Formats: sequence, C-alpha cells, structure tokens
Amino acid sequence: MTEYLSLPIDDESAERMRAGGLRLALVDTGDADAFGQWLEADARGFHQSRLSPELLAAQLRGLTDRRTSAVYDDSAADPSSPVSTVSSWPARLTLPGGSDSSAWAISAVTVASTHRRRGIASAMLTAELRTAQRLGIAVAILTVSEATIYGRFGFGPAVFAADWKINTRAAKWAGPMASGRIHMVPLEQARQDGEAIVERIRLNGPGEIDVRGHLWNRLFGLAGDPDRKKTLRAVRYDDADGVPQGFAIYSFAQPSEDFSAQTLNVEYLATATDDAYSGLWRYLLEIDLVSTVTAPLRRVDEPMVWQLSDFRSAKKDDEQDHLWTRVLDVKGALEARRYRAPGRIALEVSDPLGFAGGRFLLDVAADGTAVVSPLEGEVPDDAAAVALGIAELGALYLGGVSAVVLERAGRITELRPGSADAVDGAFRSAVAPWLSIWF
Ligand SMILES: CC(=O)SCCNC(=O)CCNC(=O)[C@H](O)C(C)(C)COP(=O)(O)OP(=O)(O)OC[C@H]1O[C@@H](n2cnc3c(N)ncnc32)[C@H](O)[C@@H]1OP(=O)(O)O
Repeated sequence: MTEYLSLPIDDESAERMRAGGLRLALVDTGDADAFGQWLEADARGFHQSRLSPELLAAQLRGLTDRRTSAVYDDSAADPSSPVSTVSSWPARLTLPGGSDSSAWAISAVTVASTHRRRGIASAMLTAELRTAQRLGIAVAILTVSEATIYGRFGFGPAVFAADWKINTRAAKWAGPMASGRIHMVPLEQARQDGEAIVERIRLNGPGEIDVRGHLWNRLFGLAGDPDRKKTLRAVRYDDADGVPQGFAIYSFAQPSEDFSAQTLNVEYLATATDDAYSGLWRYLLEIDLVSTVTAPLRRVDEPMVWQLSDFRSAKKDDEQDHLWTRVLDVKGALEARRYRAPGRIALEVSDPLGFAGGRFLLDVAADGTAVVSPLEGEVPDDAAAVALGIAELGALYLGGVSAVVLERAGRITELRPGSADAVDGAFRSAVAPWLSIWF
C-alpha cells in the first residue's frame, strides 16, 4: 500500500500555517533538490553536521518510502530550506500475543530555531495524527528526543530501554554453554543473514517494529556513513547444525593510557534462540584487551545479568522511555492485541484533542482475544472500570506499564476498587516490551 505517500496534505494544519504566512506541503522525494534541502533541514534541526555527499546520496535513495512533509517560509532569506520537517510511514508494530499491526511511525520532527514556539510542531503533529486516522491506522508511534514534548499530543511512554555497562574483569560467564559456533563475517554478509533472523523473531515480544530499508542499512554502517562503517565488526552465531541463529555488531573505543582496558560497544545484537543468546553474550564478554562492555538500548530485563558469576558486574547506566504510543482508535487498537486473562473492563477514555475519547467495554475471551463495544449507561456489574487519559492508555497499550502504578500516581482513576489490578491481569506482557532501534 503506497496510498500514504500521496494522500493530500492535511487541510486544517495547512490553513493554520497559511494564516501565519507559512506553507505546509508534501515534499517530492523524487526531486533531489527539494528532498536534499529537506534532509539538510532535518540534520540541522538535530544539530548534526552537514550531510556528506555519500550520506546525502544514501538518504536521497533510501528514504523515499516515507511520507515527507515540510513547512516553508517564503519570506525567509532562503525560502527553499524548510523551517520544519516531519516524516512518517506505516510500520508493523508487534503487539502483545505475537501478532502485529500497522502503526503510524513519525520521525524527523524538527522546527528551525528561528521559528520555534509558534505552534509549527503542533500543526505538523496534529496533521500526522489526522493523516493516520484517514488511513485507518489505530495507533501512532515515535521515539523521542525529549520526554517533555509528546504527552500533550496524547502519546504515552510504552516501551523502555536500558543502557548496560559490564565490568568484564569482574564478570565471569556462569550461563549455559552454547553448542554452536561464532563466525566473523563481513558487514554486508551480516546484513544479509541478519535480515532473516530478525524477521523470524520480530513477533516474539511486543514493542518491536519491522526494521527495513535505510534503517536496516544504517545499523551495519551501510547507509552512506563511512566513518561508522570503519569502526564496526560483525559476528554470526550458527547452531550445532550450522543454521544462523543470531548476530552481533560491535565497535571498540580505545583509552589513551591503557591499551588493555578498551571498551567494546554492542551496537546491535539479535538472537533467535536462547542458545545463540548465550553464545553471543559470552563471546562479547570474553574478548581480550577489553575491560568494559557497553550495550545501549537493550532490554530493561536483560537475561544476561543472570548468566554472570557476579551479579553486580553488569549495571544499568541508564534506563529511560523509548517508544511512545498514541491511540487514535480505541476499538481498533484494543481488538488488535491479545490479553493474558479473560474478563470485562470498562474504560472511560478522555482525549482532549478529540481523536479517540469515549466510554468503551472491553470483553476478553478465554483465548485472549477481545471485543470492544461502546459503553452506554451503567458499567455492567461484572466489569472492572477505570477512567484514564489517552496518553495513559497509550502507556498501557503494549503491556509494559503497570496500571496499579499509574493509579497510585494519580494518572488513572479506579471507578471500582481493584480495577487497576484487573487491568494489569489482562494487559501486562510476560516479557517487558522492547524496541531494538531508534527511528
Ligand atoms: C519523533 C521525533 O522526531 S523527536 C524529535 C523532536 N525534535 C527535536 O528535538 C529537535 C529540536 N527541537 C525542535 O525542533 C522543536 O523545538 C520542537 C519540534 C521540539 C518543537 O517545535 P515548536 O514548533 O517550537 O513547538 P510548538 O510551538 O508547536 O509547541 C507546542 C507546545 O509544546 C511545547 N514545547 C515545544 N517544544 C518543547 C520542548 N522541547 N520541551 C517542552 N515543551 C515543548 C511548547 O511550549 C508549546 O506548549 P503550549 O501549547 O503549552 O504553548
């Protein structure tokens, strides 16, 4: 489906921009000049360097599958350079229960520092949400630069990630001994073999999206960034039958004074089996001339910690919100996922922006599927009941946030005692949701 690329720009936001002397438009990603200016504006918005010719060429080639919007100020000194950027596409988001569904992924939200705080980002984001609704997509998602921006648009933090730091001089491997073997592989080969592995495991836990095209190439340093490519190494894990079951990409940072105390950074690690997981972690933790392994953007409940002789040798350097979720269609979103326990839950959802609020009854069957119907009148006697904002529903959606905690924080209200616990019984995921990349 490519309808999302050509659907006309949102009228309401275009009108709002026009009233302020600005022009909201779709960017033709086949026009190298216009799209090149957009890509430069995007890099400038995140305070990144100007794009090298290689990086520009790779992005011009690799990002054409995104709906690309810009705001222009025709009175500016350089009117061809956008004063605001955003891009979006329908990603496949893994939901609790092992299915996936279309989610509107929003990225590259920038407003030039000359034009900030005039409502441009608000116009762009509400345009994105209306566009997703017009396409019949029930949920919008994004990874954020700051946790302060998106709550007002109805997004809640739903997936968290941790940066791990392991002291490899203290950590001794105490986990299972893997039965397969590790192969050094060129980056191009890891990219090729890795694609099938990642596709095989994508539905294993909620929160992941399909990583393809430019995003996928970028992981391997194959998206026009020669500096990144220079530093990366790749290994593949094959099981005892010779079948590839995992891979890792990593790089080294060398300290100036002690050559035997280098830091290995795990750039990406994907495994399809527990055996591959043990094999690759053990390999990464036992490399010579390394005293520290850092592993950013990993699971908050990484099993590796339980495979070390010294539990304290692995610490979280950081743990923070990663994927934010915005429900645009309560029925569509809640019926797409599965639940852990049968029961009935009444949800009174408020949405100040008017996209998806209302009163709903969620009926979960014994097989974990659910039907959502509008709730009119009294809450049925046998139902739990909570009142919550759309951002809180977004936070709960993938099963990684506790309704009991949100209730204690005053973020959701129990309309019947014990209802937050009932929500958790149905909504929580056995494994913490995880998303392995930024987008
Ligand atoms: C998914 C992603 O791409 S995440 C990346 C987000 N982008 C960046 O971090 C790049 C640097 N920052 C920027 O480009 C801009 O500052 C943006 C995009 C964050 C905000 O753009 P603006 O056009 O200034 O926002 P806008 O004027 O629409 O602000 C809307 C509201 O959000 C608030 N707001 C905007 N930015 C921030 C912020 N960084 N922190 C807290 N509040 C903010 C505004 O004060 C305003 O509040 P109000 O409605 O109560 O008055």
